[in-house]
Amino acid sequence: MYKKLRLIQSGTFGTVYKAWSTEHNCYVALKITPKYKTSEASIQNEYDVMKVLSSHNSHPNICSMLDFYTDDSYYVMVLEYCECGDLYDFLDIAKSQGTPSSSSLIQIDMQKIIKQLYSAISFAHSLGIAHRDIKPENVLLTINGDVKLADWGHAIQSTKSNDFQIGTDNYRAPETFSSCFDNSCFRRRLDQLQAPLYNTYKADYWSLGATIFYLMFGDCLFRVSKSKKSQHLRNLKEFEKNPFAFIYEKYVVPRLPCGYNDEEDLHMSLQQTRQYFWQDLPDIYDVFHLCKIMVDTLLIVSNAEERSMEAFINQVDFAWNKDTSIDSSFNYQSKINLFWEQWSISAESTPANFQLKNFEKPCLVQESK
Ligand SMILES: Nc1ncnc2c1ncn2[C@@H]1O[C@H](COP(=O)(O)OP(=O)(O)OP(=O)(O)O)[C@@H](O)[C@H]1O
Repeated sequence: MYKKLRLIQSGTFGTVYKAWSTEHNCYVALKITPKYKTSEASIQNEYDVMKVLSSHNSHPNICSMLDFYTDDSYYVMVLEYCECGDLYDFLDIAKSQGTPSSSSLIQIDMQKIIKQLYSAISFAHSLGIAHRDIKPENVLLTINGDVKLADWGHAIQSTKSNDFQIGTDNYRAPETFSSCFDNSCFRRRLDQLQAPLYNTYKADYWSLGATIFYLMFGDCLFRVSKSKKSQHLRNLKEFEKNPFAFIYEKYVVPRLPCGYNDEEDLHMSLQQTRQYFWQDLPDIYDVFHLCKIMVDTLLIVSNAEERSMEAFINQVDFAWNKDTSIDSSFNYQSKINLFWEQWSISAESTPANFQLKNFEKPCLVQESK
């Protein structure tokens, strides 16, 4: 019935193969999980979630389950096949091709990806399902450049959870970490008894923001190393204090190709910084603008309830659909003004090797070595 063709990837729990389905007359992906690597409850949960998501009203941006079978040793989930693999690998190729002076041949359509992910997540939430592991590795690409959200193995059919071990650290919302970052069994049980439940939908919103951030900068918002969870806490605190300064210092400045002496120079540098694979973010100010929208709507640290995917998509739509030829109030100069207003880059927020000069607007100059 299924003819295995080639190995796609070996994951933590199982192996994914490309196969040919004689029944469906198309390529499929076989996700094969050895029974000793998982529990029956966990595979049952993934199956139940996939069954709901893959019913007759299946969603174009969710990787559907076509079949499921098992034998003595393995569980096999038969999935729609996505020809171009996952976004993480895709970006890796894009990054290796691009250079600061020339864009990568591979480019991604940011607006399309954002809209399709929003649509997939909204659909799942409308069915009572939270994904809980949204990240570039779980976003699959089709040959048409569409995306499909995959790997629903950590999903839950509930809006509330007090499970602090679920998901991928680099993309997890702050409230889904236990308060002390102690992984001992005792601590975990204590956390589960004492900790307040978190909202699984709002946690998905954060992961969506962190995923888009990765697409923009080719890097994670916070890199959570297992041995340095305290650093993660410090990063979160610093980010919460001034998210724009945090992003500016850690992600924008290191990407600036050259130093700059006056405001005009800075604008030139920022323009050249255009990332290698941003297809539809015409200039660096659009990148800042998208960051601003994410910070205001998705990447809210302390009050998860304030996160709103609706507000996010509305603001993205508004920003992208502005026709600058008609709306002269949103021309290049006004975008520059908006950047300085929104980001309020101040002396404290500039990196150590930069100093702030008082031009008409704040301007950064590089210290001579
Ligand atoms: N339907 C598919 N079409 C094409 N490639 C796929 C498909 N499903 C999965 N893959 C590839 O296999 C990888 C692993 O798949 P998946 O995340 O579902 O397995 P996993 O065992 O849960 O992995 P992990 O636990 O490491 O996240 C994906 O990142 C993707 O590259």
